[in-house]
Amino acid sequence: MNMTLTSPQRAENIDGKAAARRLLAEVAAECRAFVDQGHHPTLAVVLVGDDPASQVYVRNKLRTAEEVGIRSLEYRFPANLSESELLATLDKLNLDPLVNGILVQLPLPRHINEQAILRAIDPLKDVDGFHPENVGGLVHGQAVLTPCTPAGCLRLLQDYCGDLSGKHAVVVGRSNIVGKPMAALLLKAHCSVTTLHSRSQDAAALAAQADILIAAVGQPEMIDASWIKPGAVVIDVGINRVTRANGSSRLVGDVDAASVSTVAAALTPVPGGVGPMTIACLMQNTLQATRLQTASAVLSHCG
Ligand SMILES: Nc1nc2c(c(=O)[nH]1)N[C@@H](CN(C=O)c1ccc(C(=O)N[C@@H](CCC(=O)O)C(=O)O)cc1)CN2
Repeated sequence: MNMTLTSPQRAENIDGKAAARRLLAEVAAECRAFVDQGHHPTLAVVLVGDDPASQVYVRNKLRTAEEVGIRSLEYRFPANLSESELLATLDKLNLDPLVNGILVQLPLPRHINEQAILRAIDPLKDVDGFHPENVGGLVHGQAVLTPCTPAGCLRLLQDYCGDLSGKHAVVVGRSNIVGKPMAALLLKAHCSVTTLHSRSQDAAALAAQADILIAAVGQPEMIDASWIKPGAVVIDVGINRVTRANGSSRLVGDVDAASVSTVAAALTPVPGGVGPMTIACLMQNTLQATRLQTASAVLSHCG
């Protein structure tokens, strides 16, 4: 019997780092134009507490802002900061005409009401797109500031697939910062969208009907080949730090990459996929906020 062993199909790697570099080059060029006109785009980053992962992400944001020419202001507070003190800081940043974008790194300490904080940021400076006004605008298909991770995922999909019209997309996960806005963005891109609760009984069977799968469930390596239609495109939003038997730790996504890459057409790596695009889209949002504010300043000056 002639057994020709062929290696299983390997999914193409969707390079988030390269895509982020392309977007950041566009942002840096537009930022230089703003500076030449006398407007230096400025991003205020607020970190409360000492969560190690949050410190990494804030460091990445500040470093990238400097790289593209965005001025960054860093506000670090101890974990015992009161909600009222944080609100007072946001009031000052909202009123500061030199500050174009404001973000509060999540999660916040448990004693602080996250929704109250997110609602306190001026929607025009809300570069995370988490304010209810921006969420509502997104659902209504308006051009508003959009959460960075879903925006980055959409850009990766459009780079790889082109027009998404008519594609069936499944989003596994329903968080306010990824799952829900991701579904809204895919609807706006004319996809048919199914949002799944990861623990529903038929989740894997439903997911395996999709052309596109977005894994944003927060469970390390949960999504395996049984969730994937052969030839589907998979975007792994997960960022989970797991510890090996020898005590060392590594980052994995929500997708079992070894399993899924034997059936998927393409897959984003973790790290090096969605994460860098999150940062790049934050920079793009900061320029969009600057654009909106300088335009409204000109209009109000003209009366
Ligand atoms: N205010 C916000 N808080 C949080 C957000 C957000 O969009 N706004 N999203 C996540 C964390 N996040 C951004 O803050 C984020 C996560 C991961 C990365 C990233 O660059 N990941 C790298 C690996 C980084 C590492 O070495 O750990 C990668 O995937 O290649 C950027 C931003 C929750 N909080």
